[in-house]
Parts: sequence; C-alpha cells; structure tokens
Amino acid sequence: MEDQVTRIVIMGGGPAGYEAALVAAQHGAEVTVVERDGLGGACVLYDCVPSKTFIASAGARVAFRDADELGIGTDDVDSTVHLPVVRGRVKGLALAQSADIRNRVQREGVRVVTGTARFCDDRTGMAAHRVSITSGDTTEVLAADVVLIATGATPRVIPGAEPDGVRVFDWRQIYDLPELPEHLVVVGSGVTGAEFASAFIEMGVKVTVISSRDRVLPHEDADAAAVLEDVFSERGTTLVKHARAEKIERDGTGVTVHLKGGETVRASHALMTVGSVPNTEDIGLDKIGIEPGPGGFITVDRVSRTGVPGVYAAGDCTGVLMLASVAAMQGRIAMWHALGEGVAPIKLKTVAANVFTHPEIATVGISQATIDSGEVPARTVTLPLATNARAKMEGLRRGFVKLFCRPATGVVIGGVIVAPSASELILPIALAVQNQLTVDDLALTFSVYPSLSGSITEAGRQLMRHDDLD
Ligand SMILES: Cc1cc2nc3c(=O)[nH]c(=O)nc-3n(C[C@H](O)[C@H](O)[C@H](O)COP(=O)(O)OP(=O)(O)OC[C@H]3O[C@@H](n4cnc5c(N)ncnc54)[C@H](O)[C@@H]3O)c2cc1C
Ligand SMILES: NC(=O)c1ccc[n+]([C@@H]2O[C@H](COP(=O)([O-])OP(=O)(O)OC[C@H]3O[C@@H](n4cnc5c(N)ncnc54)[C@H](O)[C@@H]3O)[C@@H](O)[C@H]2O)c1
Repeated sequence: MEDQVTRIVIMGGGPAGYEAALVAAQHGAEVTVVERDGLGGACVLYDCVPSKTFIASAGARVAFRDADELGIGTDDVDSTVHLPVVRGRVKGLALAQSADIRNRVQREGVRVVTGTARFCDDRTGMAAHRVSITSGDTTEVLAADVVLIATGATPRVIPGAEPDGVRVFDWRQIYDLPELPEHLVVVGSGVTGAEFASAFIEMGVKVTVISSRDRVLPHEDADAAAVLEDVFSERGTTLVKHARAEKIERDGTGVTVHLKGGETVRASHALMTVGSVPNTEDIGLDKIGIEPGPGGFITVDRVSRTGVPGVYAAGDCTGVLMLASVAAMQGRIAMWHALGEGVAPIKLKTVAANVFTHPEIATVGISQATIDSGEVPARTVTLPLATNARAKMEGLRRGFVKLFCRPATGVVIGGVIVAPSASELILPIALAVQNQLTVDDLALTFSVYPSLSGSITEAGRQLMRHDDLD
C-alpha cells in the first residue's frame, strides 16, 4: 500500500506554530502554516523580541551610569535616551527576525499562507478536518488530517481603561512613544509589568507600579522579588500594593488611574500590563466540538492533544506556561506525536525561565515556595553575590545564587539566580535538573576563577558538605 502523506494545517505562525512546522516538514508531512500577521507571531513582532531589544537599550544606560564607580568618568552627564532610535532598532530587529523565520520554514518546504484560519467542518466527529483561510475578499478551504491550533494570545483590556496609544498604552504600542514619559504608571506587576517598569526606570523615567498583590512578581521567588523592589525603591519608584485599577481618565496633561476603593494615581502616561487573553474566540472551535476551558484557554494533555482526534493545540492559547520555549516544545511534541514518532510528554518542572529586569531573575525546577510549603523535601543554600570575588570586581552588590537538592541523594531539583546576566548563568543548574545531576557533580566541576558561575559550584560544595547528615 502506498504511504499517504499526512496533511497538516497549523493555525498561527508564532514559536508554537513555526517550530511545529519545521518538525512536521522534516518528517515528510505536507505542511501549511496560516498566519494572519507575520511569521514569528506576536512573540517576534510585538512581545518577547521587541521587549528584550528595548531592555537592551536600558541596559546600556545602566552600564553608563555605573561606570563612574569603576573609575570611568562620564562627567556626570545624564545619558540621553533617543527613543526614535530605540524604536527603530526594536521594529527593525523584529521584522528582520520574522523574515528570517519565514525563509527558514519555506526552505524546509512549508507552505506559508497569509490569512485568518477558522475550522469549518460540516459536522463534529469527522476524521479529517477543514480549515478556511480568509484574506481580504478571498477564502480558501484546506482539508487536513491533523490541525495544530497555535493562535497565541492578545493583551487583556480592562473596560474603562482601554489603551488609546496616546496616553494609555499596552506593551505592543509603547514603543510608539515619541519621547520618554515624564511619569509612567505601570498597571500590573507580573513579569511584563516588572520588565517594562525596570526598563523605564533604568532609562531615567519616574515610574509608579500598581500591584494587585503585596509585591511585584507574585508568581516568582519572593527573595528575588524583594531584591527587585529594593532596586525600584532606590530609583525612586513608588509601588502601590493591594491595588486594582478600575478606570483611567485622560486629559491634555496626563492620566488619572482610579483604583478600587476610591484612591487615584496621577501620571503623564499609563502602561497596561494586566495579562493576556487567548485567541480562541473566533476560530470555529464549535465546528469541531471543542469547548474552551476557564479563561478561554484550550485544554491539552502533555503531548498537546485536545479532546478531538486529529486536533492539537500548543503555546499561549493553551495557557500551560506562557513562554516561547514552552510553546515551541509543545508544538514540536504535537507533531512528533501526530506523525507517530516516539515522544516524551512535556516536563514543566525542568523549564528554565528568566525575568529580564535589572538585575535579571532566572529560575528552574522546584520553587522555594513549594519547598517551604513542605510539598517537596529539600536542602537549600543561598549565596549572596556580595560574597563572590568577581561580583565585587564588577561592583555588583545585589543578587544571589540559590540551589535546591534532594535531602538524601543530593540530586539538584531547582535553583534561582538574581544577577545582571542570570539568564545566561542558569544553564548549569537547568542542565543538572534535567539530567538529575547531584550537588557533588556541580561541586566537582571546574568553574573559572573569578566568575559569577563560581557561586554555583560553591553552592554545590556547601550542600555536599552536609550530605551525610541526612
Ligand atoms: C511583553 C512580553 C515579553 C515576553 N518575553 C518573553 C521572553 O523573554 N521569553 C519567553 O520565553 N517568553 C516571553 N514571552 C511569552 C511569549 O511571547 C509567548 O509565550 C509566545 O509568544 C507564545 O507563542 P505562541 O506561538 O503560542 O503565540 P504567538 O507568538 O502569540 O503567535 C500566535 C500567532 O497566531 C496568529 N493568529 C492568531 N489567530 C489566528 C488565526 N485565526 N489565523 C491565523 N493566524 C492567527 C497571531 O497573529 C500570532 O501571530 C513574553 C510575552 C510578553 C507579553
Ligand atoms: N521574560 C519572560 O519570559 C516573560 C516576559 C513577559 C511575560 N512572560 C509570560 O507571559 C505570561 C503573562 O505575564 P504578564 O505579566 O503579561 O501577565 P500576568 O497575568 O502574569 O500578570 C498580570 C498582573 O496584573 C494584575 N492585574 C490584573 N488586573 C489588574 C488591575 N485591574 N489592576 C492592577 N493589577 C491588575 C494581575 O493580578 C497580575 O498579577 C506569564 O506567564 C509570563 O511568564 C514571560
């Protein structure tokens, strides 16, 4: 019998969609990616890539500010931020990366179609599915043996506080500011809010952060969040805690944020970072019999299957862990599974993540909160960077390395790093967690002297010392 080529349609060309497309094409499937905007998705065009490019400019200003302490005179001149140049870099890099991704997937033989994809099955329960692609006045319908939903998410809008791109912005519009705001109020203190607050603070802007909880970064390591709060307060940032924005009024000179309870915060501009909603409303889920779960997210299992045969979902539309790396892995796993390749279910406990604030906060594995709650027994050590020779040379006073291991075996189960380059430093701990290496393995590995990574091997040695006491 002749082998049938599997027809795969991927709705959305972000990290979940395009990484899946690469895997599927490499395994001989006939792949179409439908993307209404640009390849790379919101990740490349509006979210991850632009924000990190913007943060790189803020980082350059930090280096300039800190140079004096190391004996390099900047003549007390306040470095000026040329926002239109920053904006040009942000937009240019995003478009270039999107073009690179398009070329790459097309080179692998993937068909890329510009348009909006929707299911249009005649009835539920069909073995193959139908996807309509609308672009302007034209509509094309594709038959598919497998469909991957990878439609991502969109900034959440609070009614009464809608972004207008003039005084009130979401994070996708903020780069269009013609000049730095006089006073920016950041509404929401999750990862997006903390990253933008940090970047604007480091660019010299007065910032007020509205946090619905008792601290910034409520889902991150509490000690790491405390370091960031210290930096924020040292730079004159006000953190309004336990506060929810209900409405924003704007006038010729600024904005007034009305908080639940009646208080107000006045600023020149507002940035809304209150989370995202999945793009699952208008994609014809009813045609295939999928009912979205709470918040509109599509429920999937650990190999990215939805409840409907032949339909997979990956990335932000599933709400599993809203990270580009996780989206990409969910997408690849979906294709391996659909094409009958051997595949291991996704392991979220080994995901390394980073908050790109100044300093950065990187985490992997089991969290301190899980250990403190008694859910996972562990031995832990925290080494302040202030004890690291290289950190002293570089003038770094804040930050730490934390390492967690199993009590009896010393197997590394997690860690947190707070340092300017934490995103780069976390890899040895991630490698240890993924491969069940022990604190001895870390301790016996040579690190360069002097280096910040020396604190990781030192943390291993400190945990090794007590190994036989358990
Ligand atoms: C400000 C910010 C910074 C971030 N920084 C990081 C970071 O540093 N590291 C990290 O790992 N993660 C980061 N993230 C998270 C990361 O951006 C997301 O997890 C990632 O974009 C998810 O990828 P995705 O493929 O699911 O969706 P997306 O990247 O959102 O792509 C989905 C695509 O599908 C398209 N689409 C939607 N509906 C349709 C349709 N019906 N037909 C056709 N196309 C459609 C959309 O236009 C979009 O282009 C950040 C998020 C934000 C908001
Ligand atoms: N560096 C990175 O990897 C990176 C960067 C940005 C975002 N992300 C990911 O994207 C996802 C979303 O993060 P996020 O920060 O955009 O959203 P979030 O949902 O995590 O945080 C939004 C915050 O806003 C608060 N909020 C909601 N309504 C409010 C109101 N009316 N007033 C005041 N506060 C309000 C919420 O309580 C919440 O704490 C996360 O999973 C995150 O990991 C990752």
